[in-house]
Amino acid sequence: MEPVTHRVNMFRKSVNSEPSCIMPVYQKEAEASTRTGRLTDRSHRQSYCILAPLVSRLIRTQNEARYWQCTAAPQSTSCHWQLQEECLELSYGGLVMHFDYVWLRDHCRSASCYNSKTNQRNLDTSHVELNICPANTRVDDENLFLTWPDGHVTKYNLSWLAQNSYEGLKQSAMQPRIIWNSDIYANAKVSPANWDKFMTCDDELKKFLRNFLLYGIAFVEGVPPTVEATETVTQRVSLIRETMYGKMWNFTSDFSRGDTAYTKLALDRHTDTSYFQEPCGIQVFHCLKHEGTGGRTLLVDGFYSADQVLQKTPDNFELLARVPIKHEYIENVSDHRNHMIGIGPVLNVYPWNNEVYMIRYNNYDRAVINTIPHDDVNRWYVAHRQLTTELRKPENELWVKLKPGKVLFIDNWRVLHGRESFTGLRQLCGCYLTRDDVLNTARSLGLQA
Ligand SMILES: C[N+](C)(C)CCCC[C@H](N)C(=O)O
Ligand SMILES: O=C(O)CCC(=O)C(=O)O
Ligand SMILES: [Fe+2]
Repeated sequence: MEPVTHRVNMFRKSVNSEPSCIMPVYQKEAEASTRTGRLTDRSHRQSYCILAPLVSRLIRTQNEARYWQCTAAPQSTSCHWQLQEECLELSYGGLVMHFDYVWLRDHCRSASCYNSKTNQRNLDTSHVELNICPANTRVDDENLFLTWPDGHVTKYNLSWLAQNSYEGLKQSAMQPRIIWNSDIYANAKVSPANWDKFMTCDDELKKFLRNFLLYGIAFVEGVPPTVEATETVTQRVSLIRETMYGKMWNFTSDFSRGDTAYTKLALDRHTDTSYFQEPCGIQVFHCLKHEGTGGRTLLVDGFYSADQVLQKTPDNFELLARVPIKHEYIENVSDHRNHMIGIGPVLNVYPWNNEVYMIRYNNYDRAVINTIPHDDVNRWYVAHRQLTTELRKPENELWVKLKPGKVLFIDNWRVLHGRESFTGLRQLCGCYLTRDDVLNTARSLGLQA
């Protein structure tokens, strides 16, 4: 039960710790074993119930998102904890979790440490002794009680601890998702939301957002083909993110702006506003008119391709996730003078589980590379080439023809878009949305986002 690394770590803190924390290892081990808690048969069952939310979350995550195949099913239903020199160790369902004592003191939810009306911390963390150890511990069926050296008592619900552990987070997805190629998306037969229902019924909005979160794209159909109705439909979801392109935009191939988007040329797959420090979270497209040929929209799940790179060549994935590059937008036409620079890696990942949360991919807007030391440059191009190869595989492409009435929401941190060249008059309107507010709406409807 006691991992060797922890025995080793026991000495680390001793250097600066208070006398009460320093003890020879034999005494330590004796102490540790007396402080080990095991639930009785009766409470075994209870602890399973207490901790059930964590377990079901892990299982659901595993079933819902192909990305998280590695999630382990719980092997045991017993709950077991141990107070070690450095931390509290809690085992449950095959998961061993560790809670540092400073962390435990910092996360005290007593009335004096935490304002549960505002969900804000009252405790001034800078006053917590960094070598703090509990002076006393007690456990009942559901809770752990720690008494700190100054006499303050903290009560932790064991299930709360289990749900807030690093190890639990590491095993679950921050954002459960289904990564797709064109077959997977087609077979999922995701139905579009309908304008009337979408505007009035929260369940319809929730269904729409669930699909959007899972696939990174979602459609609303039956929307009146006007800029105003497009604005109305987006405001049902979130706030609009105003940029130098305006709030709502409605553009044709008139080259009114210094960018290829304002031509009839084909555009290869890309994410927009890669040249912002925070690229726009969501892009909305509504084609109000097209009298001509071509002009289909291309959609590619960037997370699927990134996952292919991770599976096939982890070193390439690591380079794309670690090395920052620049994107730049320099516009110099009549009234429009803009210079934007965004710096960041192609793949933005959470370091604890390598989950990709944002892809920045725009070969048109990629700036001069001077952020990579010369001996990494070639390897970076190799990695970038592999990602490009994955993104360009025909089986990963979803082609749709946007028509008046059909509004497309694209997760611009995940799904790349492009377009076929076209002829004739084509009018596309839309906007960007602030990501935080989209996720806020989703959470307010009970979705994990
Ligand atoms: C959507 N709207 C036409 C307003 C802007 C287009 C921006 C195009 C730019 N190259 C980018 O990829 O960010
Ligand atoms: O014209 C289109 O379909 C999309 C152009 C584009 O990439 C954009 O506006 O961001
Ligand atoms: Fe674009």
